[in-house]
Amino acid sequence: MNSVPKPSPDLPEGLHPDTLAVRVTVPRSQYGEHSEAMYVTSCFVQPDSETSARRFASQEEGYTYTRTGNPSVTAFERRLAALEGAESAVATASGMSAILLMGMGLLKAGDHVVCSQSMFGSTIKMFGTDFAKFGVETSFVSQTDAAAWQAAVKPNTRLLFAETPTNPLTEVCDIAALAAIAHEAGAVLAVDNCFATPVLQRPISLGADLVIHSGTKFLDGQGRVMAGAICGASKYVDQIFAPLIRSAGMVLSPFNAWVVTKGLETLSLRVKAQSANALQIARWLETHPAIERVFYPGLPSHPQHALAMAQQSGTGGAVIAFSVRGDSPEQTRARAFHVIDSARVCSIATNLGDVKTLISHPASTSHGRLTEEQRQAAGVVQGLIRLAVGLEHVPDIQTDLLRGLDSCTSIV
Ligand SMILES: N[C@@H](CCOC(=O)CCC(=O)O)C(=O)O
Repeated sequence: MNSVPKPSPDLPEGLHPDTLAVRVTVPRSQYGEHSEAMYVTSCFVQPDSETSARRFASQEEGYTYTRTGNPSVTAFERRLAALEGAESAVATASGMSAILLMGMGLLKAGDHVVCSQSMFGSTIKMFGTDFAKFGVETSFVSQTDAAAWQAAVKPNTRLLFAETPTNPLTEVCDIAALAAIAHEAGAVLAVDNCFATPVLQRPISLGADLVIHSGTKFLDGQGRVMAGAICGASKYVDQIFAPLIRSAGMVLSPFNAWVVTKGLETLSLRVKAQSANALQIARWLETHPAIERVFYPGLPSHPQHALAMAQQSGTGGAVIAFSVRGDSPEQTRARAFHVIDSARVCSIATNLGDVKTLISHPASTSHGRLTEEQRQAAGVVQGLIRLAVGLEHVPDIQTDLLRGLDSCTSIV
């Protein structure tokens, strides 16, 4: 952010991301605390009025007011930027507020956006409805068809936006191919890296300009706080988004920033372990007769398996979607509800990236606000279940799922 110091860490160049995840921070206070301090304060006492005036005018480094910057928030921004290989990051109150900030900063009436038709429901709604109110037009295309992205580009296209893998179907797009399309059109490519995290995938290294995060998911990892961020080049983050959030105000609270900063320290361990659990569970789900289809990039049956393996460090991530068999939307919905409601270990909760396994029904939760037509386009059918795999012992999760799977076909 423009009014806060950019602390230069005493760290050598060339450190591994696992080292950056625990070592990138802000300078210690005068007390020399080892763990990051939590600066729970709304404003900062100034040494004198002249200094205060210079700091408020961004002519001098120094914290003034938490909406314009806070050391706990800076620690999170610096650490996440390091992990994403970005020049800079700006933290926001949630993932959705990161997307809102990006749209406010990049788009104006008359601009055009291309994005996938199969993403988180509120993201589809924001592009299709909320930004449309301000005169921004969005074309929704097939996530996996680069030619469709190319064909949708217009002279006024300013932004290509993709989740990869998508929520909940785990569809994968080719980040490098979309970056080439965006840059040829003079547009920006933003990638929501929520499902993969920088542990598995670094979109900027593949040509993306911006990376969007919901820190509420894997970055926190223990279901405690809401958080979000935009990572990218300083010309976007420091020159556009940081001054804008100073006015717009959807900043991350210092407490939430501190929690998610500490979450980043275990991100690599958690994501790798949860992904390994997910692969085992996905393979096993494919063998169950009540299941119609399993969507998981780590399975050879996934249509973009090869791309996912190349783009996501050889792993499928920790989120699986699967659909139950049935003859009608009503029947498959009832069967999906039965599987979900039979769980006694998995939590019926709409979130992901938690160390506790979460089970949800996307059509009525994360994608519940979409129109039926939008839901169909997103592939979110009534029989679909999302499993965000945690750190439990895998056989316990399998037993939990079997409670409902073995009996769901008796629902007619
Ligand atoms: N992206 C998350 C967030 C889930 O939150 C919701 O679905 C809230 C409902 C809404 O935004 O309208 C996930 O997919 O779990």
